[in-house]
Amino acid sequence: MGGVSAVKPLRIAEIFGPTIQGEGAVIGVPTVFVRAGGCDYRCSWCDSLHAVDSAYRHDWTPMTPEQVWAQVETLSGGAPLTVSLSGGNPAIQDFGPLIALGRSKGYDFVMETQGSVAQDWFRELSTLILSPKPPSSGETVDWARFEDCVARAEGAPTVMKIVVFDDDDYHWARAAADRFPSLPLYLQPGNHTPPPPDAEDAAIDMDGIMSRYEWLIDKTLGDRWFTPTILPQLHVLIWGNRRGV
Ligand SMILES: C[S@@+](CC[C@H](N)C(=O)[O-])C[C@H]1O[C@@H](n2cnc3c(N)ncnc32)[C@H](O)[C@@H]1O
Ligand SMILES: Nc1nc2[nH]cc(C(=O)O)c2c(=O)[nH]1
Ligand code: SF4
Ligand SMILES: [Mg+2]
Repeated sequence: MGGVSAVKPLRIAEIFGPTIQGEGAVIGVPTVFVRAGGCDYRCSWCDSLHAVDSAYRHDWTPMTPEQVWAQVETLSGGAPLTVSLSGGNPAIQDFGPLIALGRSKGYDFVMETQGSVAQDWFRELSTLILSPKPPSSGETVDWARFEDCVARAEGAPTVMKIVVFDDDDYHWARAAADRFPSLPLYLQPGNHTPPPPDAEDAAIDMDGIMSRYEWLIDKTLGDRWFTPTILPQLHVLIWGNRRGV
């Protein structure tokens, strides 16, 4: 056969926006989301199972970086902004070419990943958001791999965002913070999402989210732990569990 082998396409669950970043270090920032399909984890409370569970893989579109880029440019009207890569775990695919394409047009990129797979292109991000998973997720963090992610980001600003559902998660977050004192830390109260296909239309448990947020604030401040920034998922407060916002 011979010839030039085709670049493996990206598996994309959805591209949407512009919206605002609803979480963590870049909260409130206008952004377009590119959500990758596929994940090496399966957190018990994942709010994006449509991009994780292989039952949904038929809804994931194989796209070249150029095709993804064309949609981002259309959605943003060609005005440079921050592109948010999420998933699933975007780090199990090669987003390097897409990032290079976007950066050449003046856009910048942040990425959400759990820190289980490291890539050289992390250093091209304007912020790398690492979200190691606490006990309530049912997953176990491989800290050597996580450290590799931090190392591969090189000069790129890197932060840690930990979802907290309960006391166990809170104590786990404190230990994680002690391991990585130089990473700015964001604590995010967990949101109990029903699994798809109900996830979208289900009314959110606003009282539950708010009381967990208040509990997390009280607990953190009560311990005189003043280094984390404590934020809810702003997009959930505005739009509930709707997809594409
Ligand atoms: C859906 S994940 C995708 C990116 C990557 N797999 C990760 O977990 O970081 C995006 C962010 O949502 C957070 N998240 C997922 N489910 C959540 C839930 N039920 N409540 C609060 N945050 C959640 C994750 O911890 C992560 O920070
Ligand atoms: N507006 C908005 N902000 C977000 N921040 C992280 C999200 C994610 O699912 O990764 C997300 C999302 O889905 N929507
Ligand atoms: S790592 Fe992220 S996308 Fe994967 S299952 Fe957990 S929360 Fe969902
Ligand atoms: Mg989300």
